[in-house]
Amino acid sequence: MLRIGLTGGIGSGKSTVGKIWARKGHHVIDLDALSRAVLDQPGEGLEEAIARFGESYRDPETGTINRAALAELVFNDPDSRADLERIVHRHLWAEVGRLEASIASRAADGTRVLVIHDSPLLLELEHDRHYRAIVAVVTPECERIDRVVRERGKSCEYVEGVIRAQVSDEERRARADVFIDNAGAPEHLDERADAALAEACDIIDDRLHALD
Ligand SMILES: CC(C)(COP(=O)(O)OP(=O)(O)OC[C@H]1O[C@@H](n2cnc3c(N)ncnc32)[C@H](O)[C@@H]1O)[C@@H](O)C(=O)NCCC(=O)NCCS
Ligand SMILES: Nc1ncnc2c1ncn2[C@@H]1O[C@H](COP(=O)(O)OP(=O)(O)OP(=O)(O)O)[C@@H](O)[C@H]1O
Repeated sequence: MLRIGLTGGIGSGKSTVGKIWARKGHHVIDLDALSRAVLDQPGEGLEEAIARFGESYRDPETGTINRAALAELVFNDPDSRADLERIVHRHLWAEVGRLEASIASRAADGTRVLVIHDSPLLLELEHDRHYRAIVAVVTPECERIDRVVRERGKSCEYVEGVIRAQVSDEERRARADVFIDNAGAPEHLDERADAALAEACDIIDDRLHALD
């Protein structure tokens, strides 16, 4: 199985790129979506989070996590964030393993299976070495803030808190292999996403040949 990592900061447009690739038939695993599922449905992960942070973080209507309250805490307190990541990521990676096994079992013998992880924290978690190539979506911070405030109804402070918990675009540029510049309107994003994926596949081929 060959893994490509797709990363980028909050509001950069990485899930939009992931969806473009998925629509074209590529296997894309959305780690943000899987993380949300851990706390948005009854189960072990939810109960572990409530045990760590307290019943006051349970939404009385849904019985699941109060995301806004937990966001307020963890994006202002690195120790709480590290604890939450420890809880959520254990369940998340177990699910990623199940999905990859299912993809591998459906592939024809001897074919090369390409799996893309849409992984917001790939660089923060220092997972670089698990990927044959890394694609980063980069968009100026002010545009990212504007998108999330406008389209998700979040406050500027919320977005800035998340940005502080993530690596800078400068670091993304230093550590990723391929870049998709998503500033401005999303014109021709499909074509640019295709070109970036082709470039990542070429890099993988070169790296595999170098091992021969
Ligand atoms: C704190 C939580 C409850 C806040 O939920 P909320 O609905 O407000 O945000 P959502 O999950 O949609 O994420 C918003 C943005 O924050 C980013 N983000 C989420 N968790 C983190 C984190 N631990 N560090 C840095 N950025 C993060 C996401 O990639 C996204 O860009 C939630 O983000 C969470 O459970 N985070 C821990 C799990 C995690 O690490 N997820 C990232 C995917 S691996
Ligand atoms: N070039 C663009 N111009 C304007 N809006 C865009 C552009 N690209 C994506 N968007 C919109 O910006 C928002 C954020 O995009 P998306 O969800 O793909 O980002 P993300 O990097 O996955 O963010 P997060 O990590 O916060 O989930 C979405 O509402 C999306 O439709």
